[in-house]
Amino acid sequence: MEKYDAIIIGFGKGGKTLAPFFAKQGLKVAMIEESKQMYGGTCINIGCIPSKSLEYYAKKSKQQKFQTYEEQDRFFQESIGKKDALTAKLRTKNYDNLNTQKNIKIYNGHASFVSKNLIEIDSENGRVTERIQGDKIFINTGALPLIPSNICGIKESKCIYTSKTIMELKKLPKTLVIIGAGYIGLEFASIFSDFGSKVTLFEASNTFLSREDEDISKAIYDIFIKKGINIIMNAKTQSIEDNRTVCGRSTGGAKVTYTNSQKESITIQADAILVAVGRSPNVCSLGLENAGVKVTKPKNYIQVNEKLETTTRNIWALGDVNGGPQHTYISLDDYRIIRDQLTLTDGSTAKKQQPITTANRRYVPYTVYMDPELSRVGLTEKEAISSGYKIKIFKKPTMSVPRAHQLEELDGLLKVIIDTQTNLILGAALYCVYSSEVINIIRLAMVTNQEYTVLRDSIYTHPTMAEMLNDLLSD
Ligand SMILES: Cc1cc2nc3c(=O)[nH]c(=O)nc-3n(C[C@H](O)[C@H](O)[C@H](O)COP(=O)(O)OP(=O)(O)OC[C@H]3O[C@@H](n4cnc5c(N)ncnc54)[C@H](O)[C@@H]3O)c2cc1C
Ligand SMILES: NC(=O)c1ccc[n+]([C@@H]2O[C@H](COP(=O)([O-])OP(=O)(O)OC[C@H]3O[C@@H](n4cnc5c(N)ncnc54)[C@H](O)[C@@H]3O)[C@@H](O)[C@H]2O)c1
Repeated sequence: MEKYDAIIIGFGKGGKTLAPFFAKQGLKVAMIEESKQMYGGTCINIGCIPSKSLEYYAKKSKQQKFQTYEEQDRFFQESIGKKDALTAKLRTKNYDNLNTQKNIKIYNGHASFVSKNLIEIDSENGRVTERIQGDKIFINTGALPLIPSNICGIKESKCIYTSKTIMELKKLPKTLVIIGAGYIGLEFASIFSDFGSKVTLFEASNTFLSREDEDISKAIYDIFIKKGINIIMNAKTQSIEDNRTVCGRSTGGAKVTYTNSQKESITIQADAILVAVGRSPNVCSLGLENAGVKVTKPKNYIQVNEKLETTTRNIWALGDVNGGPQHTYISLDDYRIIRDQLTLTDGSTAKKQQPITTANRRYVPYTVYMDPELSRVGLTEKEAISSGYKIKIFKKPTMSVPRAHQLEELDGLLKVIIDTQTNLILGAALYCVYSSEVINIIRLAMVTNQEYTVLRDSIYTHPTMAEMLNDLLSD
């Protein structure tokens, strides 16, 4: 039986970064990935990169102002093809990155624990099994889409899609219902609306984007309405029934029945239905109980401490599976947490800084990639007030920025919240083109405790969206 210093289960962002780090230290590493289509993990194959690629082409499609569905559909199909070419290229690159390193062996198969240091790998549908042993084991198995069990017909319907399968569509749906107005729901509503689908967005709660301030969520709501997206709040999906076959031919699509705020039961038609109600940890058939690795209840995330150690010594969990924020850059930061503690323990590198842990991780930013993008960091205005801060708000419309005029991207709202006692930035919400870039400048000022005046008085190249900080932060 092969023995390894480190076994990594799952080719996610954290794991694929950890593998070469160990290999460079001369350790023998096994990387186990169950799907050949997933080398590189969710982000590059079925998550961030393909969805952002489609967002890019959807925007181009909108700019083309196609007159017919046939033109829109042709452009959509070409976009899916280009997205597939991009993910294939990145998958190969990711595989080669690890496969070319002499200390790393990649196994293709489903991994499960036999005991705390023994892993079984099932490949070719369980026809071949192999066991390997590891001193240290890292679980990086990601998350899977949640499919609600309380919607009648959801399992049987052929019109149900997840974020993965909707990006494999061969035809642009004329009508699309999206269940869930979270990250995925909002991004895909924007994408498919820009490609030309008629989108209806169902949100079960009574507040649109409740984690944002009302002025920001209202600005987003208004722009979605302007795009022609139908938003139904308090929508409780009751049933999904595929349309019947007529004279031996399927009419396609399905009837979606939901209740609204007034408890009325309404039925609409949809060519496709995207379920986007969250993602749950992928602990399927991992045999965690054989290794004494505990999960949290009721959501089944792998239980970890601030160093990402599980309840079993020498087993760690990183990425979506451990219940932290579900972003690629958090999986990468999880890698840093493990790197820091194992570098320190092994004494191979002298470290001067305090090791990174989840306890000292601050100001996790995020971007929702719709058109325009919403990027956020730190506290909202309502959170700052309820935390007892005395605050000053700087707020301006996106159209106050010269670059926005040049780009013809005038929609949106910019907002920064300042602590008046310290002049430090408490938070920011940028709803504008390229906000995904500018938010990182604001975060850097926050983590390095810069007063907001540093950003206000900084020299920015022109014309850029970043130079908004000169004017936005001026009284
Ligand atoms: C549509 C969509 C868009 C997104 N957009 C963004 C975005 O713009 N920005 C952002 O930061 N985040 C985004 N995310 C979230 C981001 O993709 C995830 O947070 C991130 O990819 C999680 O990475 P991970 O390291 O946890 O593992 P993953 O990348 O999920 O990798 C886990 C791997 O483990 C494998 N695996 C699972 N079980 C086993 C087993 N038992 N044996 C062997 N292999 C196994 C899986 O096949 C998979 O390849 C998006 C997600 C989705 C779905
Ligand atoms: N840009 C990014 O960083 C990015 C993009 C996509 C996904 N992600 C990650 O993927 C994860 C999953 O995204 P998601 O959008 O699926 O989940 P989410 O948790 O962000 O949003 C789910 C939404 O669905 C609603 N909902 C739940 N049940 C419902 C029901 N039965 N009917 C109608 N609405 C219902 C919830 O109220 C919520 O608004 C996120 O946590 C995010 O971290 C990140």
